[in-house]
Amino acid sequence: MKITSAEFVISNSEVAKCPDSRLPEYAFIGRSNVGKSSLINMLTERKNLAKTSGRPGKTQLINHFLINKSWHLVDLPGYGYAQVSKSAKKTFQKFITAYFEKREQMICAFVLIDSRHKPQPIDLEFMEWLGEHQVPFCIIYTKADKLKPKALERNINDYQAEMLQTWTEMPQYFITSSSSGMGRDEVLDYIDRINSQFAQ
Ligand SMILES: Nc1nc2c(ncn2[C@@H]2O[C@H](COP(=O)(O)OP(=O)(O)OP(=O)(O)O)[C@@H](O)[C@H]2O)c(=O)[nH]1
Ligand SMILES: [Mg+2]
Repeated sequence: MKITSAEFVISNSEVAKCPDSRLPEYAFIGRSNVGKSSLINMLTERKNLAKTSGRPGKTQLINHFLINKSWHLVDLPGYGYAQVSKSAKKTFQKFITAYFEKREQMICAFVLIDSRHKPQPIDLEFMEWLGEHQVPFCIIYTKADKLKPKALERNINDYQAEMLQTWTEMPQYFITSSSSGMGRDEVLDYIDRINSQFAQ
């Protein structure tokens, strides 16, 4: 898919104030600093469309971007920045959960996972939460440029093995690097395919 236009629409913390449109939308979610905002810039080939930072906790609101005047990309704040203790399991920021519960036009979430790390309970718990709430999602393993191919493969296999314990059907996954552009065509083609089904 060719990106012909990408515009910031609105930021807010209230799902009710998100754009009042029926356009299909795709939300990027994952731990703070995993590279959600950078991936939005990489996909759209716009350097500063979404604000990025080396420090976790940069994105604080729900940010809508209108792409090709026909669908939305949504940048969300990260979870897991304020260390979630075991007893506080499954307590993700309130408006993130409200967004996924209420936003009907959100047709596929992309859960971003830092490919450098071994499986993290908070990522597995978040995907379980999405499953319990019937939210469709795929996985994106980010920052692939930071690892040697063997280590990357090992970490992804470890995540997949963990997920097999909960899921009978494995979600689709992609491997990306916002610095090299790896995975760009695959993610955009996937979105394009869903968009055309949505339009029928
Ligand atoms: N090497 C490399 N660095 C990346 C990649 N993606 C993001 N980064 C870096 O990781 C840091 C965090 O990136 P962001 O895109 O701001 O992460 P985020 O998930 O939006 O973070 P929050 O908004 O705080 O939740 C920045 O310093 C980016 O430059 C990547 O694919 N490769
Ligand atoms: Mg961000």
